[in-house]
Amino acid sequence: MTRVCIVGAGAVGGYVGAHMAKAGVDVTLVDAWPEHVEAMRRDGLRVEGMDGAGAVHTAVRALHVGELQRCVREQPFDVAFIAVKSYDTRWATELVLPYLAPTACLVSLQNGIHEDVIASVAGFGRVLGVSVSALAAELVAPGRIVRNSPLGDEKKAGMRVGEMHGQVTPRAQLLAALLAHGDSCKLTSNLWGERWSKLTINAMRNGVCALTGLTGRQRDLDEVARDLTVRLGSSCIRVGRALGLALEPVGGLDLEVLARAEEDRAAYDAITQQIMAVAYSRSDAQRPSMGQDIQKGRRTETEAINGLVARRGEEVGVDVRLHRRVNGVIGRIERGEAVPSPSHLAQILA
Ligand SMILES: NC(=O)C1=CN([C@@H]2O[C@H](COP(=O)(O)OP(=O)(O)OC[C@H]3O[C@@H](n4cnc5c(N)ncnc54)[C@H](OP(=O)(O)O)[C@@H]3O)[C@@H](O)[C@H]2O)C=CC1
Ligand SMILES: CC(C)(CO)C(=O)C(=O)O
Repeated sequence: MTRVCIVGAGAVGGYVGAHMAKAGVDVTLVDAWPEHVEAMRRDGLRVEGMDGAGAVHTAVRALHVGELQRCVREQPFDVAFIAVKSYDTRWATELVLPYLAPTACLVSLQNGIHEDVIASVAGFGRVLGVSVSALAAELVAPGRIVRNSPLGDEKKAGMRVGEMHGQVTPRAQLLAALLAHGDSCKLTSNLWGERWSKLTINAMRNGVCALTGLTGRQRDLDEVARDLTVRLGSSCIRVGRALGLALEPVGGLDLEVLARAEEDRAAYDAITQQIMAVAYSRSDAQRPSMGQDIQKGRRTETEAINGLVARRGEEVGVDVRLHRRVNGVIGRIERGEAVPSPSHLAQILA
């Protein structure tokens, strides 16, 4: 049987791991938060779903990061999913590497783009990536995850897994089958297009909620916050295209229209309508992961999201000043020099 290790049992790693465990997969969850590990061992891992979607409560095997060394006495893992925050990618990869079989692969379930870091530690040939496209979740308490988004479906796959070289391989098919225990999962031959499309969604939404303190629903219903999301999304797509990427449909938005929205009033109105069409059906409990981080006083992934778009945009000559400003304000909030507030919006948009 395939042995799976998930490093990072937060909202995403825990969600995927709970569904695999429930389905009988041999999965080990590794996390750094002691109370969470204790709760998972004692009470199992509970996922509550939006209208029941994706709910599960199951016993899981949970190890603290300091306990992974025990696995030296076991069969090595065949698959390691990396589901820690962006800034923890390198050490998480180094942590799990000694416990992997020679043929094992490593798979990022993260936002941003981290395959290069994982490959620099583990080797290019071992790395695949997953765009977690339809899951919005939060680790609300030790051992308890809430899913705040509907499941994906055949048309809008909840997860998209692919090789870095784009070919369809047996191991990519195996990963798709494992992930399908938690949500619909498709195999993609365009991992980099998927990655940039998901980055667009995150670059539009995560930073705006983090710096304003708004939930996802409040952000979309607020005219100024929504205006900033549209402008961030539009420039992010232009960067992706300038990098030569073919973007994939994600987040229920027409990316063609979004790309034109900063310069074309009709496109701006059309994308606003698309955002508003789903705004009222959003759970008001949903905050993008960076909004959750700010609420919890934790570090955000801003450098891996708006920071990444700004760095790549500067290389290809696209105007990314809004991404730079969002990244700058979040940096000030993280350092305690500012507090989250919608009042930052006017200064960013000026
Ligand atoms: N949440 C979502 O809806 C989605 C997230 N992603 C991406 O998945 C990756 C993992 O993020 P995500 O699963 O959201 O991360 P979480 O914040 O849920 O968990 C990450 C880690 O943070 C620590 N942690 C979280 N909450 C607390 C707390 N209250 N007290 C102490 N420690 C805590 C834990 O370990 P530690 O102490 O080691 O940090 C945990 O393993 C990121 O790249 C993210 O962008 C992708 C799609 C959707
Ligand atoms: C749910 C979603 C898409 C919100 O932007 C996300 O990826 C996150 O919270 O990090």
